[in-house]
Amino acid sequence: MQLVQVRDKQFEPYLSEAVILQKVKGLAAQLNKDYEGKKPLLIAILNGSFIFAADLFKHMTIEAEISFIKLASYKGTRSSGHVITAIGLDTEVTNRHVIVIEDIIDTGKTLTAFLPQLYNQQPASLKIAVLLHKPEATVYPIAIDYCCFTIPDKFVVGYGLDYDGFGRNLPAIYQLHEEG
Ligand SMILES: O=P(O)(O)OC[C@H]1O[C@H](OP(=O)(O)OP(=O)(O)O)[C@H](O)[C@@H]1O
Ligand SMILES: Nc1nc2[nH]cnc2c(=O)[nH]1
Repeated sequence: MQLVQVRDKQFEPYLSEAVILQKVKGLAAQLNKDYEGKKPLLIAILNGSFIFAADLFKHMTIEAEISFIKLASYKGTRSSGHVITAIGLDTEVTNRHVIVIEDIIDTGKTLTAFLPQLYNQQPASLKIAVLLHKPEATVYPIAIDYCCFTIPDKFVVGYGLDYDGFGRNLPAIYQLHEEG
């Protein structure tokens, strides 16, 4: 097994680039069908979702817009419990068909804090699309409309996801390697 080192930890291969891309293309095809004629607004949550959002959006062929918002809730491998909006939305959400794009739902804390802010702006519809979901770790349940992969409760890096700021540029997804 080819382990990769990110900062002080080792990670093992989990989802290959090809497997991820196949799922992301499948999701794009589904969204093309579900949102035909609706001119959806994708709202991608930075930083982690930037690669997922780019790959997904590239494969959407319908008329659609994308905007980015930055929140922060994690330090290292544990949640710090604070969710802060650092970059606001610059696109009007009211009466739009909104799709929130997240790289991962872990505890669910981030989206639980952020979604009411979007609902307040009265979108025509609001759906959630995530690359990864850890159901065993979720303490704040979120109704997920589109999910590429359900994964175990293990810390992952790559394809936009970081460990302590690094590893986002790994093209595949890796799981924390536990020795023993
Ligand atoms: O469901 P939760 O337990 O709230 O975890 C999910 C959130 O954690 C990660 O963001 P992070 O705060 O690490 O910021 P980043 O996207 O900039 O890496 C990820 O991108 C999600 O937004
Ligand atoms: N990189 C990374 N960020 C997260 N944020 C919440 N869970 C995770 C995870 O497993 N990996």
